[in-house]
Amino acid sequence: MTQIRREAAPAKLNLTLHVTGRRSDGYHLLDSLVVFCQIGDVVTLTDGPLSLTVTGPFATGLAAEADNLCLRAARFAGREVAITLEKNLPVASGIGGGSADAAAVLRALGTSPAGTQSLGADVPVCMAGLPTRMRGLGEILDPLPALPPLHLVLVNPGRGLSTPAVFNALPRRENPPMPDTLPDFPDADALIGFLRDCRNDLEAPAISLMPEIATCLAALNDAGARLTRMSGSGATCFGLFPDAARAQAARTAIARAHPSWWIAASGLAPAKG
Ligand SMILES: C[C@@](CO)(OP(=O)(O)O)[C@H](O)COP(=O)(O)OP(=O)(O)OC[C@H]1O[C@@H](n2ccc(N)nc2=O)[C@H](O)[C@@H]1O
Ligand SMILES: Nc1ncnc2c1ncn2[C@@H]1O[C@H](COP(=O)(O)OP(=O)(O)O)[C@@H](O)[C@H]1O
Repeated sequence: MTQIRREAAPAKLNLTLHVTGRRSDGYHLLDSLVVFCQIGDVVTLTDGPLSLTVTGPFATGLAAEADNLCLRAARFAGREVAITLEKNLPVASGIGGGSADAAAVLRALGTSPAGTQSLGADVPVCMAGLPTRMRGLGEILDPLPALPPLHLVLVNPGRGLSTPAVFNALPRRENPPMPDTLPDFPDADALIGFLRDCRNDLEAPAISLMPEIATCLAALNDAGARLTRMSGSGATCFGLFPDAARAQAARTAIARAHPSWWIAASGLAPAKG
């Protein structure tokens, strides 16, 4: 078998997620600062026929079914490939697992991003894989200048959360966007100061469906995070720590107190040329 390509599928993080409206078809208008982590899934593609094998710590949460986003991505590209997905990220967790995997398959196949939002609202931004302001349903993408290094800890309480259920639980669908023009972020202090004035509008509705999310946020705060927030439609939460050593120490302390949670420390994915 000829190996075509091994491609990282970095975890996506919504540092902010403002829900600014809803269209008549039920989809929501978003304004979000999206970044990517150094951790993630990995896809490996070899010559076809089309197939999927899932390995890794979260393989059992995900059958290699026909509607798996890796297979849908290969069909979208019109390519017969055998895909191995190393599933390192929890499933249905607000960090773009399926969309990140689909984007990695498409990148490996050299597919253009045009039309890829039909696979999922998050697929175009995951194809870019760079810090981005994402608007519309996810199709309006404005790349951001390089961000300062961030020291993140990601925490998931171990249960999946349905994205449509969280959007449905939103009490108010028209909320203020981020400022028209984003400031410069010369260092982490500037970025964190800006983020404090922003929101994830899906956080409260997600907590109403899964109260453990509030426990995750409290654990990150107690471990010394400078800012905590939920990503996407949850349930994964992140904390921003002053340096890598304090992020690792927080990861260790939270893991000791909550052995059943998924916890990872990560920096931002390096900018790609
Ligand atoms: C909420 C976000 C924020 O980045 O992240 P996740 O929680 O999925 O990681 C994304 O917009 C999710 O993107 P993705 O997971 O690709 O969404 P899709 O499969 O297209 O849609 C799943 C469901 O989410 C809702 N949805 C999604 C995107 C959007 N702009 N408005 C919506 O209302 C719809 O109910 C839709 O049926
Ligand atoms: N490769 C994939 N990885 C994760 N989930 C997938 C994948 N393909 C299909 N799905 C389906 O998509 C749903 C949303 O999962 P995921 O994309 O991880 O959520 P989120 O975008 O909230 O992180 C899951 O319930 C799962 O059934």
